[in-house]
Amino acid sequence: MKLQLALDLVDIQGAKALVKEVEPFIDIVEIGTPVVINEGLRAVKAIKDAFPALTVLADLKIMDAGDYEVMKASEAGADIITVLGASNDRTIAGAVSEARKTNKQIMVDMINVRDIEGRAKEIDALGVDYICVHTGYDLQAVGQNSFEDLRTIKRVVKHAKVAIAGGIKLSTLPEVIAAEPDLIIVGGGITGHEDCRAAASEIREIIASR
Ligand SMILES: O=C(CO)[C@H](O)[C@H](O)COP(=O)(O)O
Repeated sequence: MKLQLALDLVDIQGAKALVKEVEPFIDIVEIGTPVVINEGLRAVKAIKDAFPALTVLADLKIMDAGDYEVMKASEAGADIITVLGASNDRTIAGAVSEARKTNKQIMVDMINVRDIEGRAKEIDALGVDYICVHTGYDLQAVGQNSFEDLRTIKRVVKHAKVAIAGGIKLSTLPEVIAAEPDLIIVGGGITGHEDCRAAASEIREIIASR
């Protein structure tokens, strides 16, 4: 079970400083959608250049032109790129095919997909690397989470690794771990802490002792 740190509310300098603190405890660092909107793909390049040993995920949430956008993120140094589950199968297939050329990986974000079970089966058949259930900020704000969706994809996904994101913190970690995802994505649960290093270390320890 791997741990991904999501960086959403920082600039490039802030991202570097945070990663420096928590690097020993994380497997993947995510350059979040707001960071890419603010800083462009050079944020991905800056983090990959500074931390070449870390796997870097570019959270582009691609909705169209999957092949082209994956190519650009790959050129910037991303190891994993996200595509939306709500996008067309052609977009996802194009993203996968482009990623294969340079040994990169595709994560499909199921945010706002209504039929999680049916769509996860279809997406699994497209050969993606990860399928991620995700409750975004707007639905976290009204108390929603993706724990039930995680159990659903664990049941139906046969090939891809499964991941979960959205408001995960120390108090909800045990329920998440019990469902045995391959990857847990934590943003505010680490970056919102006064002591980010301690929070990341504790989360890593709990995951390791599962
Ligand atoms: O993709 C995102 C928002 O769309 C976030 O990166 C993801 O939700 C993880 O962050 P947090 O743990 O703070 O919810």
